[in-house]
Amino acid sequence: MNRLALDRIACMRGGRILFEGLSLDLNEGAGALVTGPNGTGKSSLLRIAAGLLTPAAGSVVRDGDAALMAEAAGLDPERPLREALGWWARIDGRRDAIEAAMADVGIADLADIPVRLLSTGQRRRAQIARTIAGGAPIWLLDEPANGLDAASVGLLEQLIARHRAGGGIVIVATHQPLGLDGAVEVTL
Ligand SMILES: Nc1ncnc2c1ncn2[C@@H]1O[C@H](COP(=O)(O)OP(=O)(O)OP(=O)(O)O)[C@@H](O)[C@H]1O
Repeated sequence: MNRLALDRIACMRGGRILFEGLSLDLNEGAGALVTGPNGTGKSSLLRIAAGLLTPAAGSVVRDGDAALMAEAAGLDPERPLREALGWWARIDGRRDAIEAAMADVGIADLADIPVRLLSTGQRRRAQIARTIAGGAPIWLLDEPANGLDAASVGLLEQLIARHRAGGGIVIVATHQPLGLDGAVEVTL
């Protein structure tokens, strides 16, 4: 059973406590929406949830693989989109998932275009496709709506809802309003 639980987490950055006493218990289908001004620790919280940053206090229980989608796209700019996504899918053992993931975010027709030629929003959609194709049950999305047009934001909301309906868990850090039904709201 997938689960992500943070228990009384404190986050220290550069010798300063950004937040403390933060608890979240997300079971299958759950979502959390993290908001707050610049620099309050939203990205740091996602990194703690991913296991990439050690909290100054508290504990993290993660049952299920986590995918962190952050600013750095991690897609080879010189490769055509399909191959750039394929590189990750091979590592994840999920080569078969690429075509459907590209179709999910409406970029199937860009499969042969080098990543460096994609627009900001297309690149963001490619990142979402990478997250979908990876198959991890726990999604940690850092500003996923940045650069997306209104229609793509709606699509993102639907894809997150589908992921949760299938038993997935999501934490989204965002400055933009995003519709996540029944999500726990965390303000930093
Ligand atoms: N590696 C680091 N070493 C020291 N301080 C850091 C490090 N990474 C981030 N910080 C500091 O931690 C604070 C929180 O950063 P973080 O990126 O988590 O904030 P955020 O809430 O996601 O901000 P934004 O809304 O601008 O994306 C910032 O003051 C930042 O300068």
